[in-house]
Amino acid sequence: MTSEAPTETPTENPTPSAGSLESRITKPDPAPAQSEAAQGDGASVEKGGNQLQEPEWDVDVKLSDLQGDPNNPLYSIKKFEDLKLDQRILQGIYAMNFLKPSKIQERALPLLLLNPPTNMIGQSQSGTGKTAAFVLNILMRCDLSTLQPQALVLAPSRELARQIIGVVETMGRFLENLKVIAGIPDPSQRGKKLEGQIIVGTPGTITDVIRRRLLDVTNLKVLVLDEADNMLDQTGLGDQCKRVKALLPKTVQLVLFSATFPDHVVNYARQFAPNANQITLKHEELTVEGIKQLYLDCENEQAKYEDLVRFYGLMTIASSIIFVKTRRTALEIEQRMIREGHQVAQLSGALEGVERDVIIDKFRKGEAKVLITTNVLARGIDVQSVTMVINYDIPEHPDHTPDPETYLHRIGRTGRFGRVGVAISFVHDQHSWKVLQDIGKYFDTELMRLDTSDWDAVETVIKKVIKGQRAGKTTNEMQMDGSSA
Ligand SMILES: Nc1ncnc2c1ncn2[C@@H]1O[C@H](COP(=O)(O)OP(=O)(O)OP(=O)(O)O)[C@@H](O)[C@H]1O
Repeated sequence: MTSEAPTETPTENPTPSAGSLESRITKPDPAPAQSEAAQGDGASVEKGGNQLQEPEWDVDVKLSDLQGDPNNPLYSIKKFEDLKLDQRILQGIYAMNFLKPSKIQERALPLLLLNPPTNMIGQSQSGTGKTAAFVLNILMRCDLSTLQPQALVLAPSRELARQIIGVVETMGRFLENLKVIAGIPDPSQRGKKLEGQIIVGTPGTITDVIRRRLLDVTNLKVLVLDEADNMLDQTGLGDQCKRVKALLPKTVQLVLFSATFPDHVVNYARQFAPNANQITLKHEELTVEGIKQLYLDCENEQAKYEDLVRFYGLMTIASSIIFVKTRRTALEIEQRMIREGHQVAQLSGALEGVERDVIIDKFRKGEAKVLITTNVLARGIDVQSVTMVINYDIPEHPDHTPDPETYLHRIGRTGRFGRVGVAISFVHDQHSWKVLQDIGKYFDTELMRLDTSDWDAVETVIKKVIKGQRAGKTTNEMQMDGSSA
């Protein structure tokens, strides 16, 4: 059975053709600090030589500092003990090594736990702990003396649904009789009833099991849409979510969470979850400070392949994700990098569900260091060792306009909960450069340029970026004081 994840580019359009020299020279000059970086000594670095060491990327998080800074999304005044949680759930939280709630957890939980239950639309930056916020609410609301389904969580991909199940099970490990059931495509479960207090699945399968009366919804109390903007916006998915909601008791608490709620989805979200308490971000709060954003300036589309392989020859990175536009590109890059001796894996909607599970589990365990994927994994996936995200293809809508939301979610696969991370976007022609510039403008972020004519300089710049991160400087500050080179 293939993926139901709708976030993936549906057609296998090849990436736009290579840019002409003319298109490249119309780009503005790089900023002075960047030019300096780009000059270097002209020596190229061969694969395997002069590698950065892993510790460069494994920067310890000083969570206590971040959680004590009122401007940080991880900040809270309260402790978990103040949030009126069941003692066994608190034990689960401590077993996960959570010290204090994040801002979204501190703000959302008291509202989510209100009785009578109130709907919620919750927004906070990627990697700030939204999952725990909605999972704690669910755990608090379930009656574990029965196996009747009481909470339903919908996610856009099977990988995210499986990940959420892991969080529920870990957080609820001290709760006796807790049973969490997956509602994702699985031939071995065909025709079986879904019996457990918490069901986590993808909309297609859940619609199917409700229709076949394999999921009894009569006692459902909570419906959560994770990545809600995506779930409501996608043709097909939005309809399925609406249909699922229509089949549930009218009293169900509706909980919508995401890092992004673009304007055109907000009204729809409010209709879907009427009278919801809303926790939203200002536009300027969307980006995560710990993620440094750069771009690699490639000569043309063919050179982009060479540059990617060269880049990985130069750097030793704990774990990284390469995002591409099409399944075909994912496969091509995988084969090529394997030939070059890299430990890579590739995951797209073209693969069967079980194959996908094996691949993502391998990546989580660190058995594959590089994951090449499409937008199918752009949202929600939490692998803390991911220190770098590569946008091999810049995210755009089917009409080739910039897709800033997908960009934000993709780069948010690194820099989780206060960790640092680097996001590098590859541009190879006028169009890709313009799309990236527009995304940068949208978030009011200046992206630092890396010049592929000097790989020594690329290495130097990245080392400096990491050093700057340790010193707590922003990319803009590093550019302004010239410390980028
Ligand atoms: N209070 C906490 N203290 C420490 N770590 C936490 C806390 N809450 C969550 N985390 C960890 O932070 C990471 C990110 O959490 P989560 O995946 O829920 O983020 P998110 O906000 O849902 O991100 P995204 O928008 O990308 O889906 C996870 O590894 C989680 O275990």
